[in-house]
Order: sequence, then structure tokens, then C-alpha cells
Amino acid sequence: MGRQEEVILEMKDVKVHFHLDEGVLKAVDGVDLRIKRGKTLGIVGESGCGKSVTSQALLRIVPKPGEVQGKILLYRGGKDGTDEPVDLVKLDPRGKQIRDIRGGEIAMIFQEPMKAFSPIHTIGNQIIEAILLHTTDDKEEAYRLGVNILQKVGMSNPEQRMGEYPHQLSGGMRQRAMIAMALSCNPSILIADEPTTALDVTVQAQVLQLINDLKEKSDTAVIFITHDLGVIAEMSDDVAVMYLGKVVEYTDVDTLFHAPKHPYTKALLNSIPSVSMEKKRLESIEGTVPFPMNLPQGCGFYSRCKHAVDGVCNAADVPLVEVAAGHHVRCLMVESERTEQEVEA
Ligand SMILES: Nc1ncnc2c1ncn2[C@@H]1O[C@H](COP(=O)(O)OP(=O)(O)OP(=O)(O)O)[C@@H](O)[C@H]1O
Repeated sequence: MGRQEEVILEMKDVKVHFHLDEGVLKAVDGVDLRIKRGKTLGIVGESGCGKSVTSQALLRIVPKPGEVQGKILLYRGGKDGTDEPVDLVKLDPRGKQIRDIRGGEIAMIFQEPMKAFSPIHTIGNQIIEAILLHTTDDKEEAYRLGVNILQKVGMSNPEQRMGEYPHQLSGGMRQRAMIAMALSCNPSILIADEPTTALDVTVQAQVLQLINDLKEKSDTAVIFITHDLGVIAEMSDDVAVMYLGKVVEYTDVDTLFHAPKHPYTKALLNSIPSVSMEKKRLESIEGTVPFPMNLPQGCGFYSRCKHAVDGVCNAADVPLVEVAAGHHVRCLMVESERTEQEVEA
């Protein structure tokens, strides 16, 4: 495997279940994904399909009573003296090892930057504190690195910004400051959860460009979570489409947009104006995502799928199958079509 395809994080059958009085809420239910160095994995799906809880699982910040199962293997490239990956699921969520990884090797930016900053400390103090925690003990060096990173994310007068409080910055600048803080410790993985939804279109484009530039310059892997397929097209190398806590289609971005297979992916693509090349009528996906508790067996998309076959699609759970090299789909109809073609050939 070349450097281009170096996998730095692997999720194997990851589940996040919330044990509630009413039953078990399966927010994430058997996710397998690979994150590659210097590449962006886009995770897309409607509200409630488990995108955010997946990222919480990666950082081990799932709130109680959520329980994470499966394997989340972080390959640290010999950082801890071994080539063996560390399984984040096995770590104590409050222990030192995960605290070092969080903010150090895996950093996160999200929709509302005010959540990332304390309102009572300056931007500079907060960035310096993060650098002192993960990168150096030297306060002067930490200050220099802080100014540097603010410059890198395109903030004017970085030295002055270091002395400002979060509320003194505009929304776009605050977003840049949060990205600066996340990147200040050279993470190998950056998780971006709807980072631009709250911004106006121009600023949104600038921030997306910034994330792309930084990814290319520093070889960071990015996990980009959004419900917006337009943003996915612009940002991703690979894409995982999620539905009801499961990945239903997983492939490279070109294949996803030009040769989608899963009925849910096709429906999502038909429902957005920016990606459909011809001027055809937009269709919305009928119905809503079911609540992920006490679900019947079978395909999660059964109740909304135009191609569903009674007695087949709702008979047993559907596996994710590699239908072509690197193209994974969770659909029995796609699978049977493929088998028929193979038989004919
Ligand atoms: N702390 C929690 N306790 C119980 N259930 C939760 C908790 N957090 C999330 N859930 C449930 O888990 C499911 C997945 O939620 P998640 O936030 O991951 O969806 P999402 O795809 O990120 O949606 P959105 O785009 O709206 O953020 C939802 O049904 C949600 O209600």
C-alpha cells in the first residue's frame, strides 16, 4: 500500500448503543470505515442517522448512557515505540492516553465555535494552553507557534488577535480561530462536524478552502460530516453514506456521484439541485428516518424504498458488500442484480 493510501484509523463493526428505559437506541450500529492520511472521508446522511455520534465515538466523548463497542484502531506510526495500533474503544474515556490523543492526534471542529472556546480567556491563552498540553513546554515557543497558526488560517493581525476574546471576533474569524486551535498540535486526523452550516455562503466557501489547503499542506486526514452533498462533492476523496446508524454506501467521491448504487444514495442525489447535471425535477425522499429504537429486522431503508421487496428486504439484516473494487453497498437488490450479471457473463 503506497503512502497515498496509508490507513491511519480503522473502524471495525463500531456500535454506539444508548441503553434507555424505553429500550436500546442504536445510534450507530456496526460501522466499518477507513481513514487515510492526507485524504478526506465525507460522512453524509439525513439528520439522526448517526454521523455525530460516530465522531463522538472516535474521540470517546459519547455521553452516558451511551456504550461504544467494536474496534477503533489508531495507527500511530511508531509514536509510542510500536507499530501496533491502539484500540480507542479499549481506553478509559477519562484516562491520560485518550486525553493525549484527543486534541493531540485527533482534533475536532464543529458548527458552533463558541463551544470550543471559553468566553473568559483570550484566543491566544486558549491556543497556547493547547500547545503547552500537547506540543512543547516552552511558553515563548508556544506563543510563537500560536501566532504562526493564526497566520496560517488567514487571520489578519495575528498578534493582536491573540489578545482578543472570542466574542470580539466575527463568525468567520471565530471559525478560523477554532480551526487554528484544532490544528495547533498538528493532529493527524481532523474531524469537522458541519463546520460551516452557520456561516454565510462566502465565508463558508473560504473556510472549506482553508480546510482543503491545510489538508494538502500538512497531510492531515479529514473526516467531514455534513448533510450537504454539495459540500461532500467539494471536500471528499471518499464518501460514506449513513442511514439509521449504518453505512449504506461507501466509495470514492467520483463513483458516488456518477455511479451510485444504493437507493438511498440515489434518492439523496435526486433531492439536491447542485449536483444533478441535467435539469430534471427534484424529488424529495418520502417519509422520515425511523427512530433507531426497537426497529424491525431487515434493511433500515425498507419503509421508504421504492425498490423494496416484501419478504426479501425485510426478512433479515443486510450486509455491506463490496460490489466492485472499493465500492461497498448495503442493498440486497443491488447484490442480486450483480449476481445475475455475473451469471449472464
Ligand atoms: N446523548 C444521547 N442520548 C440518547 N440518544 C442520542 C444521544 N445523542 C444522539 N442520540 C440519538 O442517536 C441518533 C443519532 O444521532 P446523531 O446526532 O449522531 O445524528 P446526526 O446524523 O449527526 O444528525 P444531525 O445531522 O441532526 O446532527 C439520533 O436518533 C439521536 O436522537
